Amino acid sequence: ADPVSASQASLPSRTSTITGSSSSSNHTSNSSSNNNKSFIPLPGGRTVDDVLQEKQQVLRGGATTTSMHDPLLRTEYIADTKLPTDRGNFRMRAYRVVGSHSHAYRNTEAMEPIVIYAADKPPFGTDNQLLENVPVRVHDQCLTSEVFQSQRCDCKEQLALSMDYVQRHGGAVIYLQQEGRGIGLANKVAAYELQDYGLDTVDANVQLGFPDDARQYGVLPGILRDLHVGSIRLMTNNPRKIQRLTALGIVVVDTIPILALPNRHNRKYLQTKQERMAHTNFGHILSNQQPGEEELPSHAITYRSNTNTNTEMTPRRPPPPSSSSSGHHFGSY
Ligand SMILES: Nc1nc2c(ncn2[C@@H]2O[C@H](COP(=O)(O)OP(=O)(O)OP(=O)(O)O)[C@@H](O)[C@H]2O)c(=O)[nH]1
Repeated sequence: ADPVSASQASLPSRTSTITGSSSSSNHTSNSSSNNNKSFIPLPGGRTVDDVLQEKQQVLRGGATTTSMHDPLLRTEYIADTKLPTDRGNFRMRAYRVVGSHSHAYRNTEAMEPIVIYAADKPPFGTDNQLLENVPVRVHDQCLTSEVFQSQRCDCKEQLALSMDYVQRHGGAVIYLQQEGRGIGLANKVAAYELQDYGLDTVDANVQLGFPDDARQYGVLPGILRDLHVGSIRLMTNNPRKIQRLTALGIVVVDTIPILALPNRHNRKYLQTKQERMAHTNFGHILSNQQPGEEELPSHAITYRSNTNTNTEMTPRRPPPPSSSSSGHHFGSY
């Protein structure tokens, strides 16, 4: 079963009059019940509905689909360059969705996926031999955390953990600019504002007229094909991500749990991921225990240890430029 559907099915039937999404949205907040005026007491005698009314004028865009299958998007290779970072020497490889400049996409930046990989461990197979079991983190943009160092979520920590893992063991971080689980930055800030009033991250999205998770992964098959990667070990705790990638034909042979320590600002957020979005592996960290060997697989990436070498991947040198990925230049540092 699609875990998204499962979590949405259990959502309260409150609805907002807001439709920040397009009319074709099939999000699940379709009840006409509107008697939640006293749902959360807000400062100044306002209600959540009052806040939502204010937002109605300004919310725009964001992906809206909750359909089971993401449309496949064809990407073209654009460039590959060195990326020295505080976390080691990487390379950064840019793609663009073919034709995206002429489409009426609401979020054009989401049309430019990025792959980063350790400069000395390029995760490339060949035409004749695909690279299998490649550790891959599919990471979605979180500007608030990754740029402004917000503590409201665990995004920057997961990005750092996955970069360290890739630096050490090879593989790739595929970075998709679908901010706010695909609803866009300003809408995420609106969702945060509702969370300031007590809603959780799921209800905030839904009250604004968005799905709890609108992310799509249709660019990934083409990118993995370009890398000549045949199968992946996905760094995630999120069953929805596994389901969506698998539905796209991506072979996920294994998952690698990836866990950051909670802080006092993101504990509820992590609990919501666990309880309402079916994210796994959070049990021990939310109960303030150290993760024991018995609780997590030995290859888990945690705040405690990022030194596991449990990977079957055998990095190869990148293939010569092909028609779909011309112009590689692999300089050394
Ligand atoms: N709408 C919304 N998006 C959020 C919120 N907090 C973080 N995000 C976005 O959530 C995305 C990260 O998704 P998560 O659900 O935290 O984690 P995940 O990547 O699905 O799961 P893992 O692979 O296990 O890390 C990023 O795009 C963030 O911008 C929030 O409160 N509301």
